[in-house]
Amino acid sequence: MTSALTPVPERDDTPPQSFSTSAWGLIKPYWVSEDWKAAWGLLVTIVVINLLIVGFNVWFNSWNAKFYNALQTKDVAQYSHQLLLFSAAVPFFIVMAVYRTYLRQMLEFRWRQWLTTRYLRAWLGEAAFYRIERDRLADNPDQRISDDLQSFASNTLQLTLGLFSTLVTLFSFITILWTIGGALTMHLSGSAWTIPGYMVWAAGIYAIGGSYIIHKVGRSLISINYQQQRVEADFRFGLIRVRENAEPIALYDGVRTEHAGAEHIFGRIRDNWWRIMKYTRRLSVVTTFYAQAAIIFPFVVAAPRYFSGAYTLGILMQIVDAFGTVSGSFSWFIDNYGSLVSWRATTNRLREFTRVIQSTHLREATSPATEHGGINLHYVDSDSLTTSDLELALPNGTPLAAIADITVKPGSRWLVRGPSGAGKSTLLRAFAGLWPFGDGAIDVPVGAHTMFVPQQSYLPIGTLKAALAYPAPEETFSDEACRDALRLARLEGYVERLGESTHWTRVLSPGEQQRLACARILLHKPDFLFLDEATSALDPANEANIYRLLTERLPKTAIMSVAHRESLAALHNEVLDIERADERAAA
Ligand SMILES: Nc1ncnc2c1ncn2[C@@H]1O[C@H](COP(=O)(O)OP(=O)(O)OP(=O)(O)O)[C@@H](O)[C@H]1O
Repeated sequence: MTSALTPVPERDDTPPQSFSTSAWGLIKPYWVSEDWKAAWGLLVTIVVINLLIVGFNVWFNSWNAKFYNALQTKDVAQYSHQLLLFSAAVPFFIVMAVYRTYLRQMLEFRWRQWLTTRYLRAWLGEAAFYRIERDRLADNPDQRISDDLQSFASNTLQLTLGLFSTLVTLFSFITILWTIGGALTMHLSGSAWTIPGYMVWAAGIYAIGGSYIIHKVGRSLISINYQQQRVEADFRFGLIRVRENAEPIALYDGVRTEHAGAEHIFGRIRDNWWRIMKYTRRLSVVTTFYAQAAIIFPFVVAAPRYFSGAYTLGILMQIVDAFGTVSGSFSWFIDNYGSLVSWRATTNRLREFTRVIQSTHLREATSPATEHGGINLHYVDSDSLTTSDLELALPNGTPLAAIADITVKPGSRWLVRGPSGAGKSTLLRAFAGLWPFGDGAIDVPVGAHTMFVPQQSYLPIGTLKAALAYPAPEETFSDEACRDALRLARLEGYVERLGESTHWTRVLSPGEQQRLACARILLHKPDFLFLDEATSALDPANEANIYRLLTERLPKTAIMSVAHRESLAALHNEVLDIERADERAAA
């Protein structure tokens, strides 16, 4: 047997493109999308507001000089004038600051919304979500779509806009500090040394030196914080699993094991938390010292010139303000260290996910017929479903089972038999176009309505009518038709509860869920019905009733049942036996 379809690739976590190329690949599409006008419009407005705020800060800096000089010279008229100016400028500043955040949040959400729509389409479209789980191509797609997209849009904007503002601020205030700070002349061993713009150098050395020490002391916290997020997530997931599996755990009396497991994971939370506390204490010593020293440091550096009479009090206050702004700007990198690290991690996760949803393998596997071999599903103008030379294989190419050529005619009833693990469910997946691994062809009548019913049907959380109508919207069927279907499936007790909304998988017994699936079939009236152990939870009388109903009510529907019970043979008129390829070879 040849399996021409490329086997599922091993998971490869090393991205093929450089980080900056693929990060740009994630950023760019939105800015050239159909939303580009709104996106660029908002971005330009935010940039303009940022520039106005920097302008305000520059004005405020020179205001400092005038205000403190007025105080020093006890000039009441000038003092009142400056107060008036300040009061007039403040509302303008408030409006700018409020709208900077408001518009950034608006842009962030638009970007996130655009990304989410795109990723949802790629993930849910053509059943890619199923292939990703089946072949374990990416972990937690839900987290990537809900959390990562949000933090990607938000962090990219905040970091870029923050860096832009910081650079403009730095440039403006370096100029001020350089000009008003002037040069410092020192006399050392008989010769004079002049340092031009010495306050700028002092601010740079102070901020860069401080940032370096903070980075050295605090960098371990980044990985410890990540570890904390992971253990917290494990703990939460463990508790959710207990909640979801409450009944089996209680029946197995597994509560002690679960309790011990939860305590164990919580122990990891506790151990990591102690490490967080230890490192935070160490970091707090340095950051508090840095912040306290920053209050006094510019006064100390400016003191020689102030006492020599080069500065007035106003100029000194202006220098102190400019010094704080320049050293603050120099610390941008260290202040945003955590955000930068988390942005990088998010971007890595997203580019890996993007690579998976764009991979050729996924597209080949999601298209009904491939050009490259594998199982070809064709839609043909016929009323019967046929297979020819069909061979099933595992995703890694290992042969699973060879299927005899069959023709499933309207109204025929096929029983698929074979030992556990032979490939019976896999055959149904191949009919559904979800299993491309193997060889041969399946011809499906074009436009035929097919329905696949597994052992445990999916019941959405919502009204009973929605669960019954799934996957169609609940308005598709009248209440009367739904009530009839429930009565026929022997679910009379639920006839009056159509509008009741609950978690139906928890309310209905497994047998009732299978009867609900039967009622669903009666409503949908498929042309081809595939039942995979769909009546396994029913007693023989109920099982016979379901088959009788299906035959009477849907006489033209072709039924193919996968089942182990011998009694079912009497309810079918054709048999397909499946044998595992390795067992056949061994025999
Ligand atoms: N996504 C997958 N990746 C790898 N192997 C898989 C995957 N899905 C199924 N298999 C393997 O394919 C084989 C056939 O599985 P299948 O579910 O078709 O068996 P089955 O005949 O329906 O068994 P049972 O009667 O026990 O339900 C099994 O060995 C199973 O482990």
